[in-house]
Amino acid sequence: MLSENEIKIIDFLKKKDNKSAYSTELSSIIPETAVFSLAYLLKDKGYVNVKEEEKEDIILTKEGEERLKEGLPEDNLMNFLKGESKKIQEIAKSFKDFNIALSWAKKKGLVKVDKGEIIPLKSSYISPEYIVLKKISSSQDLSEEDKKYLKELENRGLIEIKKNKVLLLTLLKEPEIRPAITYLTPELLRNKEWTKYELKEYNVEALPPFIPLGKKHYFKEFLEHVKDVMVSLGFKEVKSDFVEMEFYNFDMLFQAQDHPAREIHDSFKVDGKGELSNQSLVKRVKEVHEKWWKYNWNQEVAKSLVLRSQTTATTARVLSTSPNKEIKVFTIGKVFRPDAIDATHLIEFHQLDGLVIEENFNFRELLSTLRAIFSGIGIKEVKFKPAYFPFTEPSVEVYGYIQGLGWVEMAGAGLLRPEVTEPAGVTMPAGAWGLGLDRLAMLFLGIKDIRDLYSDDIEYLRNRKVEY
Ligand SMILES: N[C@@H](Cc1ccccc1)C(=O)O
Repeated sequence: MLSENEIKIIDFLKKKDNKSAYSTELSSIIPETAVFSLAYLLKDKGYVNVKEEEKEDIILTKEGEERLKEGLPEDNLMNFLKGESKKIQEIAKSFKDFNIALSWAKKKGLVKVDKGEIIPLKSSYISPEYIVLKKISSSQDLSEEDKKYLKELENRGLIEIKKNKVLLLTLLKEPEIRPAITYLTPELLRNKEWTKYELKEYNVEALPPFIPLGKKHYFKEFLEHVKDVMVSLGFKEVKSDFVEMEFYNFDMLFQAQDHPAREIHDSFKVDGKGELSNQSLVKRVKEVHEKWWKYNWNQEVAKSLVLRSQTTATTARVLSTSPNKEIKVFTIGKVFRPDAIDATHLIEFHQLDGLVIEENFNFRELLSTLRAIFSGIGIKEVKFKPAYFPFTEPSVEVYGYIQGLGWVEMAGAGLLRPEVTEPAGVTMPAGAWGLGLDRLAMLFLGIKDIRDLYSDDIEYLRNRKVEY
């Protein structure tokens, strides 16, 4: 395996014409202090050849810089004389570095001194040393001729020559590019194929992609939870349709056709008529209505269709089959009532209706059954208040205690009146109840607006926790 810096070096060498570079060049791509050790590492791994070389580094001293700017003293002297002889006394004082200039000029044979006079042997002059100095300062290559002057420039204190060890790296081979994999399989290990791959590191901090999983609507989840409670208490689920004949929604439940009792809640009318096939049942219902409510019962009204306003209609459907045996049934479903829609009212909502027909069933047992149901749903404290429903006697309203809210009305219940059971041919005592589920769900799930229970906002539903 090659480190990131090793790969950088190889890539650098790859781009070079002769596939080689000096260690000094590498300090632009990797830390200077690491260059040597990395070069030898790559050598050991067989990727590069390393040749040690001595490299001279020439730099101008401070004096060298000054002379470069001002010119060498002997050159300046020659330019000053411009080929004409001058008395030493005349210029000794005013000419800068006169002694140095004169001694170099003499040494180089540029002037002669005779009787206190300097006689120039050339009319103008630029030292080759000066040219070399200039080349060094602009890092131009020096010719062999130029190099002859280096010793002298060094002695004159104009340059410094440093000897450095440098490495010449030459690429010998390129690392093979292995395909990368992120996980090992038993097969790769067994047949040693894994050596052919580069194992990629895991980024354990990377977030996984968001994959929205399908899930049930949380209200549906709640309804199924309630259903589970009922089943666990030994109840069988029954169902009937949303479009119902008034006969089952009202008449069988002893709600008179011309009586305000019929309108304990409004209902949505549906066009058309249903069929009443069990005429003996119809006859007995008619009799009981006419006997006690004292009016002419009309079969046509009973055949009218409505969207069921209560799931007690399903209970009526069960009763209509004359189940003269012990049964425990329940239904959970939608009911419909005209209303002004707001945060706490909808025109469709859910009810749970239950029916128990049992030898020796009584009011006390009804209450304990209700306690068991509420307890199963999660409401441990319940209390009962006397109430009125056209189809039960005695009747109660059930209140449940919710932390932070207090007592909340949740259900209606009672023992079915003989006016309901007898026409159906049921002789055993029967208990029934109806429970609103929307409000309960709101309380449990902390929902302020009933409309949220029916939300189809994907974002909202995705983020909603479902506790059931
Ligand atoms: N159906 C009644 C509730 C109820 C059902 C069964 C018995 C008694 C009451 C309602 O909707 O309010």
